[in-house]
Amino acid sequence: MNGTSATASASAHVNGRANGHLNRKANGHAHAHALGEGEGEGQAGAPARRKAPPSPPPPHVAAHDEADEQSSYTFEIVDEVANFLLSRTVVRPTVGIICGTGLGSLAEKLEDKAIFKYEDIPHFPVSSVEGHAGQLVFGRLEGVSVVCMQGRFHYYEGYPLWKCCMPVRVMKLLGVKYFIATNAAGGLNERYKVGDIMILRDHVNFMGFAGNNPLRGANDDRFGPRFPPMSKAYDPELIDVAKSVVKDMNIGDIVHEGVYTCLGGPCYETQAELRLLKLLGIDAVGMSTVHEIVTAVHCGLRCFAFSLISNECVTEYNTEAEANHEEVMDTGKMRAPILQALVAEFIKRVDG
Ligand SMILES: O=P(O)(O)O[C@H]1O[C@H](CO)[C@@H](O)[C@H]1O
Ligand SMILES: Nc1nc2[nH]cnc2c(=O)[nH]1
Repeated sequence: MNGTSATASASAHVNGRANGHLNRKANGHAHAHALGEGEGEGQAGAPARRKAPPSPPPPHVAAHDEADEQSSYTFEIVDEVANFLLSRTVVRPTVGIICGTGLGSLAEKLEDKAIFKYEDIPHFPVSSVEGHAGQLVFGRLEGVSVVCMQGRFHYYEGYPLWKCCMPVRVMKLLGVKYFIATNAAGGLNERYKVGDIMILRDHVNFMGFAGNNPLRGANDDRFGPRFPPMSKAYDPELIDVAKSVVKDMNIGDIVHEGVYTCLGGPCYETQAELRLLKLLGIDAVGMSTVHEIVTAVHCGLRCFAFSLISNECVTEYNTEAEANHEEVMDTGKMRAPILQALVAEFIKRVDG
């Protein structure tokens, strides 16, 4: 599956045009205006309300830099991050993986590892969620050069979506061609059991319906087009490869293909919300992945994703069962061996 036209067009986007449309100055103005101090207060005739002093952001949010002042990371900043990493490892990854909650062990099988803690990488956000170690691991798996995010960034942690997805663009500039997103998700489809795996056939971008999209803001053509299509977001060829691995591993009874959605979190859903999602054809629900895929498709990465069904979505009222993060993490540990084998074989067939 090497050297397809999709890959060629991706590199044209990133390497082709040096003069993108990114207007940093305009961005900065828009931001300053939107956050204008005291705006709308103290109008004629109305008593001026005193603003409470802003409370300091939590440390993982405060530890940011000039990128906070912009509506997104510029190409130059992302390039700086990629160059920082490339100058410190000999691994040149062609596959990028984001490990979901409890799925960090996917990185453990890498050989010749180079590990970077997020806090040591310039401009990088940091992980604040249990089950997300917060490090970038480079190495080789089945002879393929890979970079793994052991821990992702979520909207509910306080990060805007463009910040959650910045590492995907870093992967692109590192030379990654295949992007694999993994997540833990609640199983809404009644056929799914805890511990099953769902290959993402498609997603519903509910946050995007409301305009909350990682691509919102000025578009830089060096990453990708202003209006990227999403009709083949989950690469059909990669899905077929995964299905052939599933068949050969003889695990077809626990693997499904379905539709994922991401809600903003951090609440798990009410019964009424889950019933609504079910009516809409959603098979699994989580708090990640969709915006990462949007970003990856935009910059021409070929995408594959799977959910580990970590808990059953409870749509009935007369039960004690409730979603909880412990169960989500435990399911990840329980399924680690199968997922490691699946990912290793998948990578070998895709790029080995
Ligand atoms: O999507 P990942 O990061 O795998 O984790 C899922 O599990 C956590 C909730 O238990 C949320 O972060 C949700 O998004
Ligand atoms: N939104 C949501 N995210 C999850 N992540 C793991 N399980 C769940 C769930 O049931 N709902």
